[in-house]
Amino acid sequence: MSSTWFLFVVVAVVVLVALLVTGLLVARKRRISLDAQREVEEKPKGGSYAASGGIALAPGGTEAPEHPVEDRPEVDGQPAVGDDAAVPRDSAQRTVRDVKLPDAEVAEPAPAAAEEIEPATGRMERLRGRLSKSRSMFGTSLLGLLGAGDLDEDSWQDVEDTLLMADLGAATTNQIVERLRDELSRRAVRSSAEAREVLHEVLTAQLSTDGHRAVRALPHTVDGRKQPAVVLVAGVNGTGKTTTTGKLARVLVAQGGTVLLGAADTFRAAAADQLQTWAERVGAEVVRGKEGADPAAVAFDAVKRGVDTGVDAVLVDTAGRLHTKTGLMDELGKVKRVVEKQAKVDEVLLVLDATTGQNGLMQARVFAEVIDVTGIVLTKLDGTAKGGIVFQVQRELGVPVKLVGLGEGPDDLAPFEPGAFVDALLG
Ligand SMILES: Nc1nc2c(ncn2[C@@H]2O[C@H](COP(=O)(O)OP(=O)(O)OP(=O)(O)O)[C@@H](O)[C@H]2O)c(=O)[nH]1
Repeated sequence: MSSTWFLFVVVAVVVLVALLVTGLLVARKRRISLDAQREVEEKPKGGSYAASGGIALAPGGTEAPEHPVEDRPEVDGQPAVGDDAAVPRDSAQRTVRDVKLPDAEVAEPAPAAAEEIEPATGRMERLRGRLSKSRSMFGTSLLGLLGAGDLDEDSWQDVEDTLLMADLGAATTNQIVERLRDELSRRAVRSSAEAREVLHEVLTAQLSTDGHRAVRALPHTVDGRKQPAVVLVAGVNGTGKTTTTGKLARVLVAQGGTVLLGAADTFRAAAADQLQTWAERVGAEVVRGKEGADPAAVAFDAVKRGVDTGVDAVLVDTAGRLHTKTGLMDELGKVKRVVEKQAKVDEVLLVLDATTGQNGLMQARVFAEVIDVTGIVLTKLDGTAKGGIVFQVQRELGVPVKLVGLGEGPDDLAPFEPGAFVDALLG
């Protein structure tokens, strides 16, 4: 009798293990759902950047929250649009009606996608550890200070200096130090594990925002007709606009979407070639202009073509305008106005290079005054020890950081998740 029971228990255990293994394998292979617009705030494991979800996408056609300049902190005494500019900001501007629209070229649609695109879920795993430079600068020293027990004024000064050196900015630093002081004494924190928990909580709360982090890159319906989501990608030269446009196209194609790329960077001929290469890799069509063509015209034609062919999203790569040249910045505003004769712009992604620190922040201010930025992409976070710039950029612009670039590889673009990010910084 007992041997029958033993046999029964063994068989039950074997069946259970087989079910668990099958379940795990199926879960690993599962693709991301396009419908899910989740704000994933899971507690990641292992101290690495463990963004657990895919890149959240939302349909276009929805309004972005407003964040007027006067509501933003830290702008007093800082450069603004028109400073150091060749053309005064109140000079007469051309109207949309003056725009002449030369022909744009439609590149032959690429054949089938030439290469396999990694599913977003799998690639998140690959990006673990790319924030190690920021981690050593930020997490290691902060935890060393806070975990040491009762802090005297000199130690608090060191905490402040560490935050400032990691590019969090004065206002954010003061707020964080104040909250840390309150929480550590209120909870009578004694151990370094407790100190880590408090620090994690305070930093994550500081990064929270009312704005949605989903990228509005899914189609919607206007008057019963399918309308592609229109995404403008803007930023200063070399920040990674073209690369980000290409990476985002891969995410959308990997999730079953159809994409058209607009090469409105007619300033630099190589940029259109670069974009075309990205398009060929995912089998997407490109609309590009003749060299020196009006960027607004190319953007207009790209969106028109996207509407006519019924793609899910049109991603427009714009020229990297120097933010001190008011005339050139006006042109970016014009691109948006001209595009909107065709379809509403759903997302304006401002690409900022995290390695440029305060300079990147100044660029962000100017762009935000010229064009309604709806999301930030912070690139090259893998190449800097100053990941704290995320805090400042978001606080100042009141616009969520939606994506982060963590490498030069085609799939090194990750969704920004505050909890996972802070966890990676703290190690
Ligand atoms: N390490 C790292 N490099 C990146 C990242 N994103 C882009 N880059 C690199 O940055 C360089 C500039 O990228 P581009 O995409 O050409 O920049 P751009 O803003 O389009 O530049 P312009 O066309 O001149 O306006 C390239 O060498 C990219 O590989 C990132 O997240 N990490």
